[in-house]
Amino acid sequence: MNDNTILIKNALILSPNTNFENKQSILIKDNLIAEISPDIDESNVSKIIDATGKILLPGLINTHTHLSMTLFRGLADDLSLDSWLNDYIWPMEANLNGDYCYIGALLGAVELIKSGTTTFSDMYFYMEDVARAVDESGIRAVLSYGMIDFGDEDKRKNEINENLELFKSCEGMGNGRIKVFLGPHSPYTASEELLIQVRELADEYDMGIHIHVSETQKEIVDISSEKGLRPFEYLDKIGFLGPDVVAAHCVWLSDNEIEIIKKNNVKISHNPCSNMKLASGIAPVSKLIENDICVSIGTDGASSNNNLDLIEELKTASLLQKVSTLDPKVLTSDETLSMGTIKGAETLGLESEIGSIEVGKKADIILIDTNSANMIPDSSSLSSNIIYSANGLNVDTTICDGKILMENKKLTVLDEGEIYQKARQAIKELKEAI
Ligand SMILES: CSC[C@H]1O[C@@H](n2cnc3c(O)ncnc32)[C@H](O)[C@@H]1O
Ligand SMILES: [Zn+2]
Repeated sequence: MNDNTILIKNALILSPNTNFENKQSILIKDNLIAEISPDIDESNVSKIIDATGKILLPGLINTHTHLSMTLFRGLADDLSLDSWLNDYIWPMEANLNGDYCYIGALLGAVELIKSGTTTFSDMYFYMEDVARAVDESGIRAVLSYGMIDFGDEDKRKNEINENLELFKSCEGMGNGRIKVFLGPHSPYTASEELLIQVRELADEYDMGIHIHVSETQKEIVDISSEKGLRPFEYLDKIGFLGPDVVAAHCVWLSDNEIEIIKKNNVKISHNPCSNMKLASGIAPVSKLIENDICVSIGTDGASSNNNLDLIEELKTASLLQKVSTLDPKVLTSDETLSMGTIKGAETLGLESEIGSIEVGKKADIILIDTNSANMIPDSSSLSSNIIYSANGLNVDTTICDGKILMENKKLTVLDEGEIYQKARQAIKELKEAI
């Protein structure tokens, strides 16, 4: 008997760029996919999962969120980004502490695991506490401390220091499941000096950069009047852009900015539900993809979405492009699936490790149950079934880094009852503090 081996048998595999014929077995050894074949000897494995009636996919990848914001779900709805942030969210965030962010992150981790996301990229405060929640939950994460200086030099030093401390204490934690990026919040909250320093640090420490860019028309007007340039023109001029930059939102882009994004190989995290809910606009995703730009998917935080269901987000992305271009052929189910898997991995610089079902890749795997009314009849296209018919509630099993985090819809590592109770208490206290 081999310890730490899992055999998943009778699986219909849906993975970007590979067509698997018929049912396959997958052997997981420790944290890696060791073998994929129609028939694998099951006599020496420590655990067998029969995936009959289930679709097997790579774990989904959410490239832009603020996990602890689950605590603010439903507390500030039906607002523009400007009012949402200035009048509600930032005043509430002033009362946060590490314990609140930890429990908010655990609540978010429960939601991610239950809906099939195994990797997320986060930008927030008290990130050591978020890292603790990630470590305990078994999920994979790219964490960045959200830096805002509004031009204040002392604040800038403090923010940079916080992000570097996070890097030193958390990079590689949890058997390498945690990576740390730099997180300047946006071109309208981070000064030019901060952005230039971030670029220097990214080069020095080989760290990625996570930033919000071109989310609203107000941002375009404000940056244009302050800098005389549109956001991506300004970021290009100061030398900030590069293939290690993940820009969330990117709703309002001129043709010249699309050229700049392409030239610098910037990665885009598209957040359709948040953009629709805050009435920010519709990102030109199909045009970006036509230009061979890497576009992945993010939910943004649970306060502007209001959930973290990536399958729902992918469907929304596809339908929104169809209706905005009046072309039903854009963002097919296959293309959309790749945004939630291999493009997500590419966005985070993890494409050699995750994002597809391949021997040698990390065993980040989910199973979706087809024995559910919304999944019948079995479609001839598995990607159609997943993108257009399924939702997070159809996820049956979630494995990350070779460890089972949910099986038969039951969490195996986290205690969801305890987390719900602690999260409700934290929300009560935060509401009382307003
Ligand atoms: C400095 S930590 C991150 C910071 O970002 C805020 N935030 C959440 N969603 C958005 C969004 O869509 N655009 C801009 N800022 C956002 C979050 O509340 C934190 O303050
Ligand atoms: Zn955001």
